[in-house]
Amino acid sequence: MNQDELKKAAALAALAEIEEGSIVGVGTGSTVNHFIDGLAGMRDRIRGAVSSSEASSRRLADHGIPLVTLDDIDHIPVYVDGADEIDHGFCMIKGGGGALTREKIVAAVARRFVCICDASKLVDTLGRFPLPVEVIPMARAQVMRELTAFGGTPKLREGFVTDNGNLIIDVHGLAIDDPKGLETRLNQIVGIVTNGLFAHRGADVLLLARADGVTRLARD
Ligand SMILES: O=C[C@H](O)[C@H](O)[C@H](O)COP(=O)(O)O
Repeated sequence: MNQDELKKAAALAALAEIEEGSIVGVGTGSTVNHFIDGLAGMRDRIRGAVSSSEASSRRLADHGIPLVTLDDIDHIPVYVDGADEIDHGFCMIKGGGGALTREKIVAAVARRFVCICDASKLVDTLGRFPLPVEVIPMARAQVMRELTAFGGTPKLREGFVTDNGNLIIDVHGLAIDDPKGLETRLNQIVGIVTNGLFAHRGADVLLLARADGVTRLARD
């Protein structure tokens, strides 16, 4: 099985996590695209979806799945999303596709976060994947200076603008031995909208695809 087939296997396994008649939280990315395509098959058994990006909204709409906004609801039972890295405590790096802010917002109202990944995403220590941060454009230079003080090398994602009209800076070379602490400290930097550490709100369930099948792991 190639990596995309593994992503699809994890994504389709997540369909079993969806409650009949519910509103589904939907993440962003190539793994989630498989989930959306699978969700189309149970379109008549859900009330709709809350989307975390313009790209996912378009794909959901193409499948005729009704879009619901957070103005209309106060929680969702399940949020399904991929990750760029996930550790054994279910903390994640996300934002490789630049959708981290809306993903964090939708995840915050979910009772359960179901992470769908191929096995290459599971790591002992987060940080080999550059940590994305979403930044207000006018704060770019000062945020880059502050990020350097954290020991990483910040690089602007050239030519990329988020769905919110902001920039992404990818921080390379961070050894993240305290994901919750780093998430908190990065949140203190003025000009950063969101950082890609999902540690305080990590995953609750991990559906991990390997060549011999999908394993369901739940956080204690
Ligand atoms: O901004 C993008 C998201 O955080 C994605 O969930 C993450 O980048 C994983 O994407 P993929 O499923 O394409 O590997």
